[in-house]
Amino acid sequence: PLLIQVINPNTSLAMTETIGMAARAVAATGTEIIAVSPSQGVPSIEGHFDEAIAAVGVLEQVKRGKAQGVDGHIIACFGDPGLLAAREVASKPVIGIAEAAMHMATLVATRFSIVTTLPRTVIIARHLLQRYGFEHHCAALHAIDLPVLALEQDSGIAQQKVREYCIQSLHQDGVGAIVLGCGGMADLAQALTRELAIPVIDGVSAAVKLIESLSALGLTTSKHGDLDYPVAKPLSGMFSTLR
Ligand SMILES: NC(=O)NC1=NC(=O)NC1=O
Repeated sequence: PLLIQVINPNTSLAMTETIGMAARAVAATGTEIIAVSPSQGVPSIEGHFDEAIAAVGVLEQVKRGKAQGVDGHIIACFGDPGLLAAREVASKPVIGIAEAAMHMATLVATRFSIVTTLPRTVIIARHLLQRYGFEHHCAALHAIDLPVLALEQDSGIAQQKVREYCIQSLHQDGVGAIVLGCGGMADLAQALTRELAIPVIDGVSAAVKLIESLSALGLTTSKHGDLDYPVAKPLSGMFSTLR
C-alpha cells in the first residue's frame, strides 16, 4: 500500500478538496491520498510572485510528508512551484502536475494544447514547456481569462469556458490531446474526454499514476548531483521551521 501526499500549494481549502477527490478517483486500491495545503501563503497562484510565496509552503509540506513517511509528493499547481527545491528536500519522488500532464500528453499524441486560467499564466506555461523540453510538442496555449478561484465558484462559468476552449482547440489547433492547465480543473478531465472524444489530461491524476509507477519500479529522486539534500546551514526567522 502506498501513501501519496498531494499538496495544493495555495491556501484555498475548497480547491484542496477538488484536487484530493481527483487524486482518489484514480488511485490504485491500497493507495492512500493525503491532500494538504500550506498553513500560510496565497489563496491562489497566478504569477511569479505567488509562486515564490507558494514554494515555501510546498517545502514546509514536503518536510511534513517526509516525517509521515509518504511514498511520494505531488505539487498540485500548474506552475509546479518549488519543484526542484522540493526534490532536494525529499527522499521520495516529487511530481508537478504540469510536468505530469505534459509527459502523459506526449505518450498519446504528437501535439497537444494547454487550456489554462489567466493570459499571464500562459506565458508561465510556455516557460515550463521550455524547461521540460516539450516546447515543440505544444501547438497552442489558451487562457479562459478568469482567475483561478473562479473554478471554485458554483456558477459553473469557468467550467463552461474550459469546455468552450477545449472544443475550439480540438477544431483549430491540429492537436491530438489537450492538457488542463490548473489544479482546479482536475475534476473536469474525464467528462470532457468522453464528451469531446479527445484525451483531455489532468495533471493531478497523471501525477498519482506516475508516483505509483516510480514506486513500483523502485525509482526515487536521485541524490547524486544537484538534487542531493540541501547543504546544512542554520535557517533564521520564518524559515527556521524548514530545517
Ligand atoms: N495556471 C494555474 O492556474 N495555476 C494554478 N494556480 C493555482 O492556485 N493552482 C493552479 O493550478
